Parts: sequence; C-alpha cells; structure tokens
Amino acid sequence: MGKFCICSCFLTQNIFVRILNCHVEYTCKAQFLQMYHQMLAEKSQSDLEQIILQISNEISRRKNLFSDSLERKSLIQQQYHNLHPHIFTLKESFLAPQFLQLVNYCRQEDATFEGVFHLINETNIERTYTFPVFTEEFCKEFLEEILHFEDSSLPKGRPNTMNNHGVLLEELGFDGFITELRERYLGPVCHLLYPDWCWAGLDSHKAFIVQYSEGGDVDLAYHYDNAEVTLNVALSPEGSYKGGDLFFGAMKNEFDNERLWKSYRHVPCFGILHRGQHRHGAYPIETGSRYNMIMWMRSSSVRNKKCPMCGSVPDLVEVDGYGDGFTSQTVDVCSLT
Ligand SMILES: O=C(O)CCC(=O)C(=O)O
Ligand SMILES: [Fe+2]
Repeated sequence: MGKFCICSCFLTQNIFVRILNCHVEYTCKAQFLQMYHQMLAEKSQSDLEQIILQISNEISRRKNLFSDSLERKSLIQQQYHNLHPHIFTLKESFLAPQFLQLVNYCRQEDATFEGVFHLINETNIERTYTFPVFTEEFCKEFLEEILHFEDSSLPKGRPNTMNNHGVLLEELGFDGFITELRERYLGPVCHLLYPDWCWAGLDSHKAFIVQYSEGGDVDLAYHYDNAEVTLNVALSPEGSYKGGDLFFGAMKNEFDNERLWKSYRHVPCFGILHRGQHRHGAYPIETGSRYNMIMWMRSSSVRNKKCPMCGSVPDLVEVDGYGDGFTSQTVDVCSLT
C-alpha cells in the first residue's frame, strides 16, 4: 500500500461559509464572484470582503493542516498531563456488553445481515443503526479528560470545517485507541451492515469530539461527511443539555425534500452508525452542553475510485498521517518482470 493522501479538491471545494450557510468552491476571486453572483447580489461590499477573507483563511488553514496538526500533537505529548492515563489504551471493560456481543456475532464466519438485528436498534431512518458503545463509567472519564484538556492552555485544532469547538482525538493521544476500536470492533460490524461501502475494509479514520453549547457552536448545518461510514457516540450524561437532536435527509446526489427529514435524539453512551454520504445536521442546542465522539471511517479502496467530496477520480496529494484516507499506489519496481 502507498502513502495516505488527500484529494486536491480539499484546497478548492466544499468550503463552508457561515454567513451564506453553505459550502462553496473557490479557485480565485473572479471565479467565485461569477459562480455565486446570484447569492452574493444582495451582499454589501464589506460583507463580500468578509466572506472572501473567511474563505482565504480557511484555504490557508487547510494547506497547513497536516503539518500544524503534527506540531500540536508533539507539543501535547510533551506537555499535557493526562487526568485519567488508563483510558488512553482501549480495554474491553470500556465497551458496553451489548456492543461486545454485537462484535462477537459479526466476527463469526456464518454471521448474516438478518441475524444482527436482535443486537442493534433500528431507527426510523434508513440504514442507521444504534447500540450502546461505551459503558457509563468510561463516558464519564472520557468526558472529564476532554474537559481537562480544554481547560489547558495547549493548542487545539478544529475538528472539521464546520465545527469550531471540539478536540481532535489523534492530537490528544487517542490514535492507538481509535485505530483498535475501528480495526477490531467496528470493522466487522460495518462490514456486515454496509457491505456496499465496507467490502474492502475500513483502513483509516478521522476521529474527533464535537462540542455544542450556548456561546460556542450551537448547531451544525446540513452536510455529508468525508467518510464511508460514520459512528457518532453521545458522551454527555442524561439531562446535561436540551435540544441538539440530529436530523437526516437524503443521500448526497439523491432527491432531497426537507419535509421528509427525520430526527434522532442522542442517547447517552449510545452510538448511531450511518453512511457518510447520508446528509444530516444538528438542531440548535437550547441549554447546557453536548459532547459527542465522531469517527469518520474510510475505505481507501472505495474512495480511490471516486472522491466523496468532489465526485471525481481523486487527484492525489501525499500527506503525513491518514490524510483524507486515499492511498497512492506505489509500484514496487523490483517486482516488475
Ligand atoms: O452533532 C452531532 O452529533 C453530529 C456531528 C456531525 O455530523 C459531524 O461532525 O460530522
Ligand atoms: Fe456529520
């Protein structure tokens, strides 16, 4: 396998502009003004300047994203004092018994799609499944660790292009934990539930905590994830916030109708699994704060054929780390005969 990569569209497309509440494409100012002239017609000159400045900042952030992240990670490794050091290595005792049962079933060679349904809860939303992932005790300690890190003066990266608040789990030192969770536990489950996305396995991820509270991010605009399958686990205890339900609509590229959107209320310690291209968003939080762990899981075999963000064959750019989960195929010259 080659190195992990991003698609070059990362530097020009799907740039979220909050003032417009949508994602835009930006290669240069002239293209942008022409492409979005209708949407921009009523904006004042100063609004326009604000929008372009925001986009340029986002593009610079993306250009430096991978090197900046490595720098933060190494600083955090040197200077962060863990509150609960024992939670940084995944142990089965952190996982809910029902989740372990589900994983054990999915690992069996004769496991069937139908057979899995007594171990998960179906929702009224197409191909989304929920089940407890972590124990209450683990969620409590995990959340305490996140809050402890947030309280520190160490640098924090933004989880994704739309959330401003939260924590990148790899930077905090949970990379081994999340890799094991993906490979040994979620992999077999996703393979059975989403054979169309996971036939070749899920070989990388991006994992982060999202945080919503009054005065911070309050909601999340409608979007699809840069993932084949997403797991979203609710970490906040019962009663710690109001509002903040998720809503799901159509798949990317499918006809969408707002009246058909369906909502889902998070349940503490439970995860919801959904396809990355299944569009969704989060309604505003009304009181308190909500923390969820998000795992965007990726399959290089699937995305190497078509970038989920631009829809074309990806134009690969090698980066350090997992990038966006694409892989470059390096040819072993010695093996050519
Ligand atoms: O707020 C949530 O629970 C969902 C977050 C989400 O969709 C994402 O980060 O991709
Ligand atoms: Fe999402």
